[in-house]
Amino acid sequence: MNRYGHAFAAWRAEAQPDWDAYTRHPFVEGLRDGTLPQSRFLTYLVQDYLFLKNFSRAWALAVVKAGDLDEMRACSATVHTLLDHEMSLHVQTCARAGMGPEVLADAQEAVTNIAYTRYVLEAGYSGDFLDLLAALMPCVIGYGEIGLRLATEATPDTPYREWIDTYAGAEYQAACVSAGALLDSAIRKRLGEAPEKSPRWAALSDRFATATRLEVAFWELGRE
Ligand SMILES: Cc1ncc(CO)c(N)n1
Repeated sequence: MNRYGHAFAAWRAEAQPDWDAYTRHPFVEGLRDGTLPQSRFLTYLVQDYLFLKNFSRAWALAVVKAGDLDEMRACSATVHTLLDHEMSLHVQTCARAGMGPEVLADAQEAVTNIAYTRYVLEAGYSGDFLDLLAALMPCVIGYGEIGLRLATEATPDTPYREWIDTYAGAEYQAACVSAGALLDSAIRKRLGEAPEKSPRWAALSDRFATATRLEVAFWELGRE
């Protein structure tokens, strides 16, 4: 068990080398010790803004694919957190660096960004609620894990403190805990009490691992 739930803990363990490549990527270490060049950070942030637009759509699709009102509420709360909380970090940080809303609106999506968001959306279009949740989890909870670690390990004068605080903060952490709880309860409702024995388990774990690999590629964006 893990603060983010059973299924997350199991899939994280099954994807361990990829998970470490994601959450301990050199880009993340550059945020931690402040050595990440600002230009690379801003390139990432503009792409991440575009990412979050599509990612919000994927959570909205989860509202559509949900099975009951509790699931619908949990997914729609995440849409709200993404649109009205997390994305303001991007808008404000870019504005301070001289990049106004028009820069964000005109930015071209990088192919890695297209690959990741369309993979997640497609999991929802062609699959069911569980397929979609499995593809969504590495994104939500991975940043929660990174934020918590960097909150204690970052050098005091890293210029990326605000980014770290967003993901280590109470609002984002609560979103991660509720995403993990939503996943566990959705799995229990559909696959029963021993989900790892279900014939679907391996394919769901595989979706989680694929999204994790797409996260690794996303950190490389500034180098495309
Ligand atoms: C690529 C990516 N993954 C996860 C998050 C967390 O929401 C984010 N902002 N961007």
